[in-house]
Amino acid sequence: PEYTIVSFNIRGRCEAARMLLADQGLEWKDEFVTIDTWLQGDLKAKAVFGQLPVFKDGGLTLYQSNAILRHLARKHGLYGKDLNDQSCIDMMNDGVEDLRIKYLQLIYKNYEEGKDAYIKSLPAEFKYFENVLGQKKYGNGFLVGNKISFADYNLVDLLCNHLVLAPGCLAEFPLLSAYVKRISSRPRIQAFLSSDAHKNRPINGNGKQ
Ligand SMILES: N[C@@H](CCC(=O)N[C@@H](CS(=O)(=O)O)C(=O)NCC(=O)O)C(=O)O
Repeated sequence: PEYTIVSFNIRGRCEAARMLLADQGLEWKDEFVTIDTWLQGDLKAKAVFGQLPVFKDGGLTLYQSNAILRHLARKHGLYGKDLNDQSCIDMMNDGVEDLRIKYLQLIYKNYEEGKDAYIKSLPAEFKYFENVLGQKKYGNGFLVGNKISFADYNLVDLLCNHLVLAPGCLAEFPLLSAYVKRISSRPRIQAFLSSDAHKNRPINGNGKQ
């Protein structure tokens, strides 16, 4: 396949791209790096920002998970219908990234002590996305416009992770829970989410979820 994802063997920051690729019927190769290999240092030394994931598209080598999502969006018509849509989709994805950073901070830096407070803070975070979906004249279909964009895959992946952390966390957000159900039941995404490859990949690198 033309696409290769080089990452740790976790869902992490690449699962949204894998969901996008699966939903679009695109093939890719996963190359998983073990911690031992990583600690040898060669890969890290070559990485533009010293980190994984790496995405390879023919001769192009791309780092930064959100740049990878935007690259795939440009190539596969997942960036809205015009410039205004693109900018709104960027805005939404930045909002998703803000929440992902908070989630990762909890997971990797403050899980035991911070879990309860983090779960209590979620309604205020989710309210923003619920409001966005409420403004859709297309009947709360997608974050922007009436077709899926890379920001939708990113948000759905992140919300799925939150449903593991706090199973009832979307209960008071009807639009958001309907949105997650609707997108995760798209046939190819449903197949991807029920695949052993996905199910056997831990969400995060430290076994916390
Ligand atoms: N902003 C980067 C962050 C990448 C990042 O945090 N990479 C981690 C791995 S993961 O947590 O994203 O799976 C890493 O390489 N850590 C190892 C290191 O920094 O040496 C992105 O979005 O890709």
